[in-house]
Amino acid sequence: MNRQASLRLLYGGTFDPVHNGHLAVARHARDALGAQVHLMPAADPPHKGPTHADAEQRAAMLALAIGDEPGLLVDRRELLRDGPSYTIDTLRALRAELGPQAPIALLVGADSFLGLPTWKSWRELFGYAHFVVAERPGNGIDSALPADLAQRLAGRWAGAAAALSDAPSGKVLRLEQPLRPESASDIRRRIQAGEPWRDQVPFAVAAYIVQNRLYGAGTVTSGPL
Ligand SMILES: Nc1ncnc2c1ncn2[C@@H]1O[C@H](COP(=O)(O)OP(=O)(O)OP(=O)(O)O)[C@@H](O)[C@H]1O
Ligand SMILES: O=C(O)c1ccc[n+]([C@@H]2O[C@H](COP(=O)([O-])O)[C@@H](O)[C@H]2O)c1
Repeated sequence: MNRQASLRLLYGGTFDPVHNGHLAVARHARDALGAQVHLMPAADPPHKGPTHADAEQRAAMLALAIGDEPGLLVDRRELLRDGPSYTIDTLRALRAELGPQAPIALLVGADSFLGLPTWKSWRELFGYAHFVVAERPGNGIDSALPADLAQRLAGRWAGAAAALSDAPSGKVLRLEQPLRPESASDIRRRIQAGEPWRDQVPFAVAAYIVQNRLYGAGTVTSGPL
């Protein structure tokens, strides 16, 4: 049996909008772990204010970004419930669905991971899923680990991707992919400022942003369409 194929790998985010950095990380994780990546837009991201595009628009951009690319999927489960999209609630529901033995992993960028102690019931998350942490410019995992997180991580580092399929949860794998500079907030700022931005998102996503006049696109300052 190919045990790695059974790993459920979730990549949650606000995706406001999805950008080429997200896709590069998702592809790298897919290839490194031999698992499908379920990109999961947060309906109401707990640590962000109101989103700029609504949840359906962010999910639509994700679907356009992925197209029919093998190994990448959109998971709409957080759009189906009200209230803040707490990860612990998502994982509890997924664990109930998949059973106690199924390996589950969360893919997060290093900035998200360093903020883990601010997440709801964060210590419990390790009982529900593994973490796969993607390096991100300016967010050194080693240098910036908060003390309570460092303590929680003792004995959890996985040396290889295969370790994630040997247990249902609790390991942390560092994904060493080429660093990607894109950020959604910078893309929104660029659109507002009339600076170049289209090469940072897939073509179909750029077209959707312009057609729907998201983030101020199509206004005088956002540059020619
Ligand atoms: N360039 C990147 N490299 C590595 N991880 C990233 C990158 N961009 C986003 N991520 C990770 O993807 C997840 C979802 O990110 P999100 O949708 O919030 O976009 P973002 O670009 O981080 O947005 P913002 O600019 O508002 O912080 C987070 O875990 C984040 O750390
Ligand atoms: O559960 C929480 O308390 C929590 C706090 C912050 C972020 N998250 C999740 O982390 C993922 C990335 O979040 P963000 O804000 O960087 O887009 C997304 O799936 C969020 O729902 C979850």
